[in-house]
Amino acid sequence: MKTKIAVNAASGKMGQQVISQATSHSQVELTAAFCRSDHRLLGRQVGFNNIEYTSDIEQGLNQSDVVIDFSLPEGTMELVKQTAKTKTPLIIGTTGFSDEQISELKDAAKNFPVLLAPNTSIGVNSTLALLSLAAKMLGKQADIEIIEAHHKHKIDAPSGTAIRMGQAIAEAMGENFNDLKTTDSRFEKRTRKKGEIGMSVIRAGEIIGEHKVLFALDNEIISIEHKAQNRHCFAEGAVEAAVWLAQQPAGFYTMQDFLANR
Ligand SMILES: NC(=O)C1=CN([C@@H]2O[C@H](COP(=O)(O)OP(=O)(O)OC[C@H]3O[C@@H](n4cnc5c(N)ncnc54)[C@H](OP(=O)(O)O)[C@@H]3O)[C@@H](O)[C@H]2O)C=CC1
Ligand SMILES: O=C(O)C1=N[C@H](C(=O)O)C[C@H](O)C1
Repeated sequence: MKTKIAVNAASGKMGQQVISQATSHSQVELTAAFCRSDHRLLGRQVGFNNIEYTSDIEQGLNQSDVVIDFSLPEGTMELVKQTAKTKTPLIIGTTGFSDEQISELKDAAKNFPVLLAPNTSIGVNSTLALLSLAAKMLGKQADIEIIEAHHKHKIDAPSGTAIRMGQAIAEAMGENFNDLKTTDSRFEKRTRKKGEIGMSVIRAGEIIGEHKVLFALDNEIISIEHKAQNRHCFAEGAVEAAVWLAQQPAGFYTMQDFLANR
């Protein structure tokens, strides 16, 4: 049977990409596409599909097995109020949440399945495993710098992926990322602190999403890099994860749970 998928923030760059992926997937049916109540798309047909953009989230969720959200933190937190009522499994690709918002999402996940993924591409999630290995082997001697580049429209910084990479590195070293990260030190007059994980951010043009991690030793540098060539990789991973999440019990999941158990 096909998995019925609803798309939140359907007007966005990722919303549109997920719609395109869902409608071309043989095991998926697009059942709802949500946009804000004042949006120019409201009531318009979604591509050549037999549905219209709607702001009636509750009705759309009732017709769907799972919902995919790439919006802004406020949009996600609004959506969660609705999924808490309908118990609809929720894939969250949105980034930029505060610690309090993440706690709220974890609380909500006690009653229905929630998968939070700052990056839904299979490539980035494989890169996390490479970073853990490098961190275990080199983390204590190397200077570690995470460099990310994105388009000029992006609001949050550092990216959700860069933070996730830092967490994976710190965890592999038996450390807490919050104790090691430095995001603004390059504007201070000081030398590098031993053990810090530096975060560098570029916002320019239409860069889709690039992440590079340097493990710099005194005489050599190891560099692990991922470059998204287009947004298809994010949409593809999100839709595959949604098909999986629709079958899971209530709980808080990551892409690692999906990839390890699919
Ligand atoms: N996990 C991953 O792999 C990826 C994550 N992302 C993340 O996904 C998010 C969206 O990215 P992108 O599609 O590029 O951004 P866009 O700016 O293109 O789209 C944002 C969408 O969110 C909607 N929105 C914003 N605020 C609200 C709100 N309060 N209530 C309801 N809807 C809202 C917008 O609606 P409107 O048109 O009405 O303004 C729009 O549809 C970002 O957080 C980004 O970091 C992006 C790519 C990959
Ligand atoms: O805003 C984006 O575009 C992206 N955001 C995600 C993030 O913050 O990590 C993932 C991807 O790199 C694109």
